[in-house]
Amino acid sequence: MMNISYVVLSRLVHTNLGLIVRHSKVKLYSTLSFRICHKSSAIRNSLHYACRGLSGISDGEQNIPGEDTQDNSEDTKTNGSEKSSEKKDTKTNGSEKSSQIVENVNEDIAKTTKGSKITKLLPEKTALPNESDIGLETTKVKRTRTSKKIATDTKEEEKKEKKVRKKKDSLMDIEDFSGLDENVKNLLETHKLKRIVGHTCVIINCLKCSVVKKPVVSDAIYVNKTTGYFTCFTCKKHGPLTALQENFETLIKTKVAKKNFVCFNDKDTYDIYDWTEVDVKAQEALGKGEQLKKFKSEEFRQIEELLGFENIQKSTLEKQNITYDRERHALLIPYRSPDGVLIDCKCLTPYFDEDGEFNGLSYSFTNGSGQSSLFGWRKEDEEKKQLILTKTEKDALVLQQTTSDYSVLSLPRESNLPQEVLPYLEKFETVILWFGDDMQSWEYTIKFARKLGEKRCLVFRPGDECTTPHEILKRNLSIAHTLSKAKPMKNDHLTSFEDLRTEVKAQIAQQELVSGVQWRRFVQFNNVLKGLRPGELTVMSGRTGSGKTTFMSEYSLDLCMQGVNTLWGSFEVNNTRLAKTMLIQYAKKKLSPENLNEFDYYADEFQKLPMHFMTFFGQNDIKKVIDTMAHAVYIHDTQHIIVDNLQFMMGSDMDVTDKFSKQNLVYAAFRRFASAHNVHLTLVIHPRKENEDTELTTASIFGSAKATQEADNVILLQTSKTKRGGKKYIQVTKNRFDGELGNISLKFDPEDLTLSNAGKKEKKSSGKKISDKKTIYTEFEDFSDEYEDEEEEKQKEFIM
Ligand SMILES: Nc1ncnc2c1ncn2[C@@H]1O[C@H](COP(=O)(O)OP(=O)(O)OP(=O)(O)O)[C@@H](O)[C@H]1O
Repeated sequence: MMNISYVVLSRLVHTNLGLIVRHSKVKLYSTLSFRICHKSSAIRNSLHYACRGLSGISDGEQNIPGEDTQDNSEDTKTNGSEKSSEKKDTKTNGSEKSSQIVENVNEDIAKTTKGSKITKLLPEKTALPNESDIGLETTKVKRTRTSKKIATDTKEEEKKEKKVRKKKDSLMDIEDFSGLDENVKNLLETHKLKRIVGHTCVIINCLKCSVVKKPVVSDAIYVNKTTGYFTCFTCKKHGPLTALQENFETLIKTKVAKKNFVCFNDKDTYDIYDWTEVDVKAQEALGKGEQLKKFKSEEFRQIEELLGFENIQKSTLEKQNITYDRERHALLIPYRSPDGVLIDCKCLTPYFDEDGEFNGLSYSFTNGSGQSSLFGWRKEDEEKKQLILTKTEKDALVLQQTTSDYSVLSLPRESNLPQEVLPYLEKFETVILWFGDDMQSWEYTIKFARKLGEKRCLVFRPGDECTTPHEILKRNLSIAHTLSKAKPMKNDHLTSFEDLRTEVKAQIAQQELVSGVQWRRFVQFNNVLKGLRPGELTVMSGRTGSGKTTFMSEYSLDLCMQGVNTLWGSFEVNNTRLAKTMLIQYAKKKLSPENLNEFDYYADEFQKLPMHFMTFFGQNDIKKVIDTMAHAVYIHDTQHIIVDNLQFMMGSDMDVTDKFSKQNLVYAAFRRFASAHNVHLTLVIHPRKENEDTELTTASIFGSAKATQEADNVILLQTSKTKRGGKKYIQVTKNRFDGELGNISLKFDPEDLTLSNAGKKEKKSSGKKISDKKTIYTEFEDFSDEYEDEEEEKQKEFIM
């Protein structure tokens, strides 16, 4: 085995994955708890099925370069004997064989011309050699030849076939690598690993455990094609690619016998997790509930009603070991690893509106926003090849109760499909995404189908009248009938109005959902921008020091608190300072050394938000930034990205003309990203240097007109001079969604750094409306200037 080069290693160390930090509790296991588990037959079985289930891949058909010598010789022997018997056959049974050859060739012609897979390992998109290359023209002529002639030509044909196979193999080698992350590619190339390319992962052998030549066995490692995140099916360890790469390197260099080598010994360096031990906290949390069998029918009916679980039988919940906490009126739902190890507990409680009416369920996880699995794994589903993925546990339970042909799982949070579970979903040939027929469900459907591999996904489109499984059950409609209406997720670039029709109808019918996620703190934005919509680009500008970051921080926090998966790229302000501002805005109170005891409470709550930060600072390459954003979208299903700010990201080491043209390229890249990934991107850009006394306009934004042309929305943080100082407000100068423009008032509170005024009594409001009908601007007395110095002092005071 060769040693990894420095270049490869440094590239791996700088993997994009490492550039994303999760603002959440990281669970690290002690060295002692890190153990290699035995290959139980259950695991072997599940792996066997996991691997066998890969579409287009079967156990016996791997012909991959880089096999070890022993394996090769075995193969050669087998091939050799097969060939000699083939020749013998040809001699003894010439005509029969000849027609068979012609048939086989014809089959190949049909396959080649249709563009379908030639070998099972050959991915569908593989560029096939042209017909003359593989001798198809010759073979067509052969049809008219006599059997004797064919027998004589067999040798030549075999030679040709061999040549073609060789060519195909080299093509396959290239194509197998297509779409793979560079670092994953390097891993495969460096170690000449045998591999199978699955829907979401590349499956390879572990260099330590591997005793057989094919990776379709119990010691396979699944490496995510996009992120490189790996899962070892033998020891159940999972973590970043860098850890796997380093582990292989150490293993190669070690003088210890392979069987005594301890994998990931320095695991504390990386975020290595395993799913081999029951999580004690989750077990305790689950234990707070009583088993459902203790509840009499009438009592259970009341629970059902309280939580909106009507028509779901007690036995269905019992099978998943769900318990009920009488005190909190909460259902306690165990979250297990795919092998049944308890790793988290979800607490579902009902919430009611002001009139005491049931208004939905709220939830929390014992392990906060740490890694989570899917709900609903069942031992009896091990051999099933069809999966239905639902949004909620309630829907998963309904389908487990009413169907038998499917494995049914649900997402931990409606908007998140954890990458840790993807290897366990490889075995499914078909995945039906049943989230509902509204616009938001469609947004999730698109996102998750991409993640799972669109070709195997069946989906419901908005307006398909599929609603949710629980609704179907309550209305006494047929679940099977609805399931039969799921259609393949198309993956081509053409569509017709017929295909778009239901979507257009749903957009008209569901105006509210199409408008996007609504603000709760900045409610005035709902009147102007209507909401935060996926796939849009917002450009935000304001003068130096006017409060852009402070505003963007609260603006994004507001949405994140409603479950919008958010990613921050702060190129000017460091992440600690930004997180501090955001935490204070979240707590809506000043946090200082005097009340440091409250820090943990707010920090714990804040940590549960789906908020991530990129670790870039200062000038950075746009490609690196875009790659990291793409990784975040894949891993965390990011919906809103904030880049603050463009000038800092691009740096200042270029002249103005260069700057303009580079900036145009950057805009275009961001625009494409927002559309391609269906995320909302907010880009903060400084204005040109202009007279401080005049208000900013769209034309004040630095760069050419491209920025505002590319943007769907343009918002400006304005400061208007008054007798008492400056008044801050947001002016919406472009809104592609419905053209509504207007101003949104802000009021800075130096105590909690908020600008939203949410939930506070206005000190004084003139209620005076600016004449323009489209303007919804209420003047507030502004104290910000008075507070500026004081606030600076306070900021210094606050030490985290
Ligand atoms: N409306 C406001 N009134 C007074 N002070 C404010 C206001 N908004 C923010 N601040 C304070 O002003 C300082 C600068 O704010 P911030 O960093 O958000 O400005 P910025 O526009 O992003 O700056 P830059 O142009 O350097 O990027 C911070 O200390 C912040 O707390």
